[in-house]
Amino acid sequence: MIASSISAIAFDLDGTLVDSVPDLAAATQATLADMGLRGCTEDQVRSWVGNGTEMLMRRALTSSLGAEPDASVMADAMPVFMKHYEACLERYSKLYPGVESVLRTLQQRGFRLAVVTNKPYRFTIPLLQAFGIESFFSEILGGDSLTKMKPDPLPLTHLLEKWQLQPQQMLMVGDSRNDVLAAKAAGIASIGLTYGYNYGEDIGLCGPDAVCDHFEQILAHLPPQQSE
Ligand SMILES: O=C(O)COP(=O)(O)O
Ligand SMILES: [Mg+2]
Repeated sequence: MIASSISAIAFDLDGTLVDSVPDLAAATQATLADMGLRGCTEDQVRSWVGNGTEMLMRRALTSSLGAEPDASVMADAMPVFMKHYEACLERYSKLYPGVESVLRTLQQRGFRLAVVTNKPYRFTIPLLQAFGIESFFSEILGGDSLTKMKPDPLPLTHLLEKWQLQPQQMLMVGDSRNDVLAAKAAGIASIGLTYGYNYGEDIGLCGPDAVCDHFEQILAHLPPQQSE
């Protein structure tokens, strides 16, 4: 068990709850095509996800152009990407196995649950709603909800303050080094999931407190009942 004192859990979204790369890739490919630029593969997009939508587009444009895009290219690309992604948000994306039942179990056990994602907030709510899991979360923070996103600890310290919790009472569950680094900087424990997107790297290397291959396995690291 990670800590018997855990009473709240912050979940990452992309690569943790939802396999969203198929739609992120479709929207990225459609954006590059609209701009008359060289396309990209889904595998490339998987390795570019993790630091929000703008960074995804910046990485895609850099790959396509062979150089960093300038500000005007970025300004042209972003609204095109937003339009495409909005249109296909959950078309090919899937909830990972066990997500709904584990969230239900954790809610029944009295844990307070949050989503802390780097995805823009305007996409986060409809995506959670599309998969019927929005109501499990009492707080939902997007990458643009606060002034800084993961790996900055701000979204997690914001939750600690809002919920009046000590760091040892919260856990972060995510697939990326950004989740683990944000958790470490906030002084909270973290579980790294191996099935998501971590720039093609082993999540264990950035030192989460535990590593799980399946979402269901997180239950084994938690107390049977939250202790508050
Ligand atoms: O949008 C991203 O780049 C990553 O989103 P996540 O923080 O939910 O993994
Ligand atoms: Mg993620």
